[in-house]
Formats: sequence, C-alpha cells, structure tokens
Amino acid sequence: MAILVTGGAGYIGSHTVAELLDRGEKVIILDSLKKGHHAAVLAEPFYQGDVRDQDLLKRIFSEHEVDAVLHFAADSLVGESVQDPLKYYDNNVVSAQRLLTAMVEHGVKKIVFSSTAAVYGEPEQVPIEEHSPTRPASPYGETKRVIEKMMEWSEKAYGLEYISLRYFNAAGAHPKGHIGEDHDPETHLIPLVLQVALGKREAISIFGDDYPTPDGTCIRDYIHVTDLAQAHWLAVDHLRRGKGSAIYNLGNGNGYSVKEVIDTARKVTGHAIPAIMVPRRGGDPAVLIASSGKAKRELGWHPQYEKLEEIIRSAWEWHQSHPDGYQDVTVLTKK
Ligand SMILES: NC(=O)c1ccc[n+]([C@@H]2O[C@H](COP(=O)([O-])OP(=O)(O)OC[C@H]3O[C@@H](n4cnc5c(N)ncnc54)[C@H](O)[C@@H]3O)[C@@H](O)[C@H]2O)c1
Ligand SMILES: O=c1ccn([C@@H]2O[C@H](COP(=O)(O)OP(=O)(O)O[C@H]3O[C@H](CO)[C@@H](O)[C@H](O)[C@H]3O)[C@@H](O)[C@H]2O)c(=O)[nH]1
Repeated sequence: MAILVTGGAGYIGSHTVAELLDRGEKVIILDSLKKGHHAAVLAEPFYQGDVRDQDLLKRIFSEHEVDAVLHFAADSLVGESVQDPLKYYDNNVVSAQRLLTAMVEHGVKKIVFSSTAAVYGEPEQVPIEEHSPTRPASPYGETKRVIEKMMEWSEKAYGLEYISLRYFNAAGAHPKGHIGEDHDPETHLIPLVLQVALGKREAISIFGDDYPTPDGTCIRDYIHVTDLAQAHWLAVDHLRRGKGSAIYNLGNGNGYSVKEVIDTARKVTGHAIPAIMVPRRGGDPAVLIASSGKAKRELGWHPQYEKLEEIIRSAWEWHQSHPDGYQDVTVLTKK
C-alpha cells in the first residue's frame, strides 16, 4: 500500500518523504510546485497539480492503492492570512474538503494532517496541552481548526480516521544536506536571520518589542524538521495499528524570544546580524510553547534536536551550502 503525500515538494513534506523512504514506504507525491521545488521531489510517482483538482484526485486514487494520506499542502503564513483571509479559506479549507471527499469515495480511511500551534491563539497557559482552548488569532489558524473539525465530523459520518499534528515552529534542514528550507518570499524568522549572516540582507526586522514577555519580543517553540518527519511516520503506523484518531502537539517544550533567536544565530554564524525594531505583525500571539508529552507517550516520538543552537546550526549548514536555495532548478520547472 502507498502513502499519498500532498505538498511533498515543500519544506516539511520533502523531509517527511525522506523519512518515509528510509522506512521502506511506497510514496506518491502531489504538489502544485507553487511554493515547492522540483529538486525537493524525492519520490516517484510525482503528480504536479492542485489538491482542489477533483479529477486529478480521482485519477491518483484509481491508479494506486493508497491506504493513508499525509496532507501538507496549504498556504501557511500567519501575516499573509490576516491580509488575505479568503485565499486561506480557498487553498486550505476547499483543498481539504475535496481531498476528504475523494478519500471517502475511494475508501481511503487514514489521514495525517499538518495542523499548527496557530489554532490556539493567545494561550491561557504554557506549555500548551492539546485540550487547551482553540481561539485562533489569525485566519490561517482558523482554517486549520476548521479542517480539524471537518475530520472529526468525517470520522463520525464515514469512519475516516485522522491524526492532526499541531506543529510549533519548524526549522533546520536534513543532516544529509540535500533538502532544506527555501520559501519565496521567505518570511520565517530563522532563515531570514541567516540571510543577514550570508550578506543577502542588511538587517533583520524585529516585529514588536512591546509584548508581555521578558524582553518584549514574541516567544516561540522551534522544532527540527526531521523530528517532525519522524512523527509523521509514527502517526501513520499508529493509525495502521488501529489506535484511532488523535490530536498531538509537536514542539520542543522550550520557548525562545525573537531576540534570543538572533543572539543564538550570532553565536552560530559569527556574524554581527544587525537588527531593527519595527511594529508588530498582525495575528502573532505573544508566547507559543508546546507540551508534547502526549506524542511522546502515545506515538513513541523521540525528537533528536533539543537545543535551539543545534537547530540553527543545522539550518545554517543548509543555507551556507545553498545560498540561493533550490533556485537553479526551480527556474526551469516553475511556470
Ligand atoms: N513551517 C512551519 O513552521 C509550520 C508550522 C505549523 C504547521 N505547518 C504546516 O505544515 C504544512 C507544510 O508547511 P511548509 O512550511 O512545508 O510549507 P511549504 O510551503 O514549504 O509546503 C507546502 C507545499 O504545498 C504545496 N501546495 C500548497 N497548496 C497546494 C495545493 N492546493 N495543491 C497542491 N500543492 C499545494 C506547495 O507548492 C508546497 O510545496 C502546511 O500545511 C503548514 O500549514 C507549517
Ligand atoms: O522578519 C521577521 C520574521 C518573524 N518575526 C517574528 O518571529 C516569530 C516567528 O515568526 P515566523 O518564523 O514567521 O513563524 P510564525 O509566524 O510563528 O509561524 C510559523 O509557525 C507556526 C506555528 O507556531 C506555523 O503555523 C506557521 O505556518 C509558521 O509559519 C514571530 O513572533 C514573528 O513576529 C520577526 O520578528 N521578524
């Protein structure tokens, strides 16, 4: 049986495909390449297309024996979603609805979904547990919560089983050096800070220093991308063993402020990394830190990267060896 990976040419999707291949899984990738990269497609068959394309979904499910779907494909930028919420309802909610419909029609009963810490909004207490209230502070987080509800109702109605993985902030790159983070435009803190160290940007902007945190900047929980990848295979295995639907946080349990990230990157790169203070970005909660005990207990998840310094060093190795990301290859393939 094969696993269909939507968004498998993207950052977390490609690292997860690498993990699945290491585990001997048969993988099918579906990605529009609007954000992903041909060079990050690690498995065949690869379908370049949109998850909203119902005919394409039908074709894939008819041509292959798929028992589980890993659904990464989405738009995922908190700030952009505040500016353009309808884009997020379209690409995230409509895609998921069509994917679930096709799965039900073809008798595919297992899905692992890329959810997010952004479903919680401003938490009442940290570390955040899975039963904490969900009050998304951005349309992005809201669309992910809607999809979680869609899966819950689909379980009751059609017997579809799901695992929703609420990742905190993904960072780092594969230790083999062949895949890493390359978003265009880049909006994530760690790669932007490293672009300054590479001399590709003059300074990093800090979005607000008036948050209720010790140094006034937002605190996030950074989790290594290969640790996320490991959790996905464990989640598929969990469903295959009949353990049923569940929601898991995936984070390190350690929070670092924007200023601490910049300081750590200065240490790792040896570069001064100038920073400038700018106003807050819309939709950003002050503090997001995970409790991931449930994933460790129930999935047997063992994250390998604990320290922010190790995570930033892993990202730095990728950015140094690929200063222009996958650029040379994607110029040829992106239309
Ligand atoms: N990066 C993070 O820190 C983070 C944290 C929490 C959750 N997530 C979630 O994880 C998933 C992957 O994130 P990422 O950082 O790897 O993003 P990414 O943009 O690198 O990957 C997403 C991939 O999906 C593809 N895609 C998007 N919409 C599509 C569609 N309609 N049809 C086909 N392909 C489509 C893109 O081309 C891209 O390759 C997303 O669902 C995101 O919301 C990411
Ligand atoms: O130039 C920058 C970029 C970011 N930040 C701040 O750095 C923190 C991290 O921002 P970013 O790297 O953009 O990640 P998030 O907005 O926290 O969102 C990421 O992490 C979420 C889970 O917490 C996921 O759901 C999202 O998909 C993913 O983009 C936030 O406080 C930002 O305000 C800056 O100060 N300057």
